[in-house]
Order: sequence, then C-alpha cells, then structure tokens
Amino acid sequence: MQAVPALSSAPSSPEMLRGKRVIVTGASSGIGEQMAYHLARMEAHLLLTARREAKLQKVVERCLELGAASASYVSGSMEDTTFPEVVVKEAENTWGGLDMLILNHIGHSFFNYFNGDVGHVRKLLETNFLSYVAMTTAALPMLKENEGSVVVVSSMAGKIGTPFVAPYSATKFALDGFFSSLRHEFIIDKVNVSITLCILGYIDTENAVRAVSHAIRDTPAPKEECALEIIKSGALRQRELHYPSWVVGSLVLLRDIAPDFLDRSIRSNYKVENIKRT
Ligand SMILES: NC(=O)C1=CN([C@@H]2O[C@H](COP(=O)(O)OP(=O)(O)OC[C@H]3O[C@@H](n4cnc5c(N)ncnc54)[C@H](OP(=O)(O)O)[C@@H]3O)[C@@H](O)[C@H]2O)C=CC1
Ligand SMILES: C[C@H](CCC(=O)O)[C@H]1CC[C@H]2[C@@H]3C(=O)C[C@@H]4C[C@H](O)CC[C@]4(C)[C@H]3CC[C@]12C
Repeated sequence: MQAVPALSSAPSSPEMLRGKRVIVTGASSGIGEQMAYHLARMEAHLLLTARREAKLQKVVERCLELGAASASYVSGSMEDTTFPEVVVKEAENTWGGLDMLILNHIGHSFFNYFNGDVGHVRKLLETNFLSYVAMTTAALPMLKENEGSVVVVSSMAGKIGTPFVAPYSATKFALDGFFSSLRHEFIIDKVNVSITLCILGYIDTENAVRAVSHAIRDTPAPKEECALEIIKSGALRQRELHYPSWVVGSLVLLRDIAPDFLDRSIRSNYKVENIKRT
C-alpha cells in the first residue's frame, strides 16, 4: 500500500493533489474530461471511468502527456448496478487506497416537458443518484483510512425547481438530501472524510449546449474553469461550490427570500416556443 499524506492537512492550493489517488467518473467528455486534464497537470494518480472505451483511451493518453503520476480507465455503464463496485475494486487493487472520489457522470435525459415516462425517471435515478451512493459506500473504507474527499457534481436544477428537466432535477435534489445527511453523520461520528456538493449553472459542454442552446437565453460558462473550481473546492474540503458563483449564489438566495419572483424570472429566461413536445 502506498503511503500518501492525508488530504485534510490544511490544503491551500491545488498543488496539494500531487501524488493523490483520484477516481473521476464521467471522464470521457465534458467537465469530467477537463477535470482529468487539470488533475494530470497536478501530477495526481488517475482512474477514469465512463462507457466509451475509445474516448477514455484518448483521455488517458493525454493525461499521461500532461504529467499524470499514472492514469488508467475502467469502461462500463453506471446503469449496471454492479459497476460502481467494479470501479472502486480496481482502485483498491491498483493503489491499495484512495484520496478523492469525484462523482460526475450523468445518464442521458431530455430537455422537454415531462412525458409521463416513469421508467426513464427510474433509470435516471439509478445512473445519476444510486450509483453515486453505491460508489461512495464501496469507497468509504479507503477514504476513511486516508482522510479523503467525496466530490459530488450537481446542478442548479438540484437546488431550484426549473422547467423541462423534471427527471434530471429529481436525481440532483436526491444527491443533496443524501449527501447533506451523510455529512452530518460523518461529523457526529468524527469521520474525517469531506463531502463537497458542486452546484453548477449552465456550462459550455457539447452535450449541454446541444440540449438547451435553442431554448435558454443565458451564455454558458467555460468547462475548463468550471472543472478547476470543482477540483479546488474538493481539495479545500468546502461544503458547497457555487459556479458561476454570482449566478448560482444569487438564485439560491432568492429561492429563500422571494420564491415567486424567482420562478417568474426563471420562466422568462426560456424561449418556450422553441420546446417541441416529444
Ligand atoms: N453542462 C452543464 O451545463 C451542467 C452540468 N452539470 C453537471 O456536470 C456533470 C458533467 O456534465 P457534462 O460534462 O455537461 O456532461 P457530459 O454529457 O459531457 O458528460 C457526461 C459523462 O457521463 C458519462 N456517462 C453517460 N452515461 C453514462 C452511464 N450510463 N454510465 C457511466 N457513465 C456515463 C459520459 O460518457 P460515456 O457516454 O462515454 O459513458 C460522459 O463522460 C453532470 O453531473 C451534470 O449534471 C451541472 C450543471 C450544468
Ligand atoms: C438535458 C441535459 C442533459 C443532456 C444529455 O442527456 O446529454 C442537462 C445536463 C445539464 C443540464 C443543465 C444544468 O444542470 C444547469 C441548468 C439547470 C437549470 O435548472 C435548467 C437549465 C440547465 C442549463 C440544465 C439544462 C439541461 C442540462 C443541459
């Protein structure tokens, strides 16, 4: 087993991730791919996962070029209930420990009126929520031993009700409930594993822009900066990240002091005439 200093030793900059062992899920594209590149530049050990093997292979190659201490991948789907444990087992076999678990993947969902497909909601809960619970559970013994961190990537749609994302939003609210409760238990139990919930606004990943640019007036924030902010918030053991901070921060504040006003302004931000019912 490798001897690695605890993440809890007062981190002040992302440099402190040098030599740390990090799992990143959903690392074949978007924000996950960008997190892998930042972590590689910081010289971390990386285990990446997603479904598309060819994409993962390329991301791993690039990570090694950028300076990762080591980089490998496991491909598979988080819809498969056995897969979360397979990934964590791979980390245990390779490293004998783990310092940071970054939960970032999402299954495919629709940006549209809810069409009554309960099966889709069930499947999305498995991929976007239950697999996060299963990975955390499997990784917890290693994280406890190394005083590590869990980073949960969520969304504004997991804090505030917004239209056309009902199944997705449900999975993200569930993450807040589960991980906020677990954080309390860790503190009560003196378990030194941090939990960081990342509340993101609209980010310029290919899939997000393709899904919503025709119907949302906002300009998306850059995925590269977003990825770095997520890593920093995890390394600094923050309770929550709001990115972009002023957008998300003010919306969350309004939710509590002026919810009807907030709902009206959210609706005015959508070009509803461009949403074609499916
Ligand atoms: N982009 C945005 O505007 C926002 C994003 N977020 C959050 O940020 C995170 C990343 O989003 P973003 O980068 O845009 O998403 P992308 O769609 O770019 O990436 C999603 C990742 O998840 C993987 N994935 C998809 N389905 C599965 C599956 N069944 N099992 C395992 N992995 C899967 C994909 O790879 P593969 O297809 O190879 O499996 C890919 O690597 C998500 O948690 C999202 O909710 C939050 C708010 C805004
Ligand atoms: C529908 C998208 C997933 C497409 C896919 O399956 O590939 C969603 C993924 C991220 C969502 C955005 C997000 O989480 C931030 C905003 C939250 C607001 O409540 C709604 C608008 C969002 C831009 C939201 C839109 C859907 C996604 C792009």
